[in-house]
Amino acid sequence: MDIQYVNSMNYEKFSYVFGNVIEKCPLVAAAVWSKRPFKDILDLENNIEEFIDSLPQSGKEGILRCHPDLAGKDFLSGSLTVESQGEQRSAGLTTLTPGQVSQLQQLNTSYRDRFHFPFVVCARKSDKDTIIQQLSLRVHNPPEQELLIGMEEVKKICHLRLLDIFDQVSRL
Ligand SMILES: NC(=O)NC1=NC(=O)NC1=O
Repeated sequence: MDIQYVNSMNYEKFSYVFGNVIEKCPLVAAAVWSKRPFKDILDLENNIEEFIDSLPQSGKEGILRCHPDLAGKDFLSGSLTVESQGEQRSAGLTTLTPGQVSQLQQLNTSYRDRFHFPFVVCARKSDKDTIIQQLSLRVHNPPEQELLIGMEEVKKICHLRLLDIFDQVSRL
């Protein structure tokens, strides 16, 4: 996909294509459409990051709250978005032992009870053992640190989802 094609999209098409680069937060793409024309994919990504960085704390917490737990209820019920499903599978979460599933669920519950938003990590850059280890460590961090780390992980997820979109369409 060339960036001229992106810049030619009306906001419905733009939202359709980019609406889930931030999990279940189509507002981000709908808002960033106003910033066109984009010089290139990096410029588009930078505008997305600037938008989410400009949000107040409650907005950032809201973005984290839109993320499904790793191996959580959406994962178990098969109701994850296509992107999340692929990401969680790539981290090996489909091959967790029953003990690991309950360990992850307990840790996710402790994390959520402490921070009032879910543990977020870029699953594609991780694996099930590292995720469990990271969650065990990060659950003890100060809230403000976890908000920062969570938002950085959201940006990593967004980066990979953008690459997928540009790669897919370039093969059309
Ligand atoms: N809580 C999460 O970190 N969720 C996720 N991370 C990903 O990379 N995909 C998800 O669904």
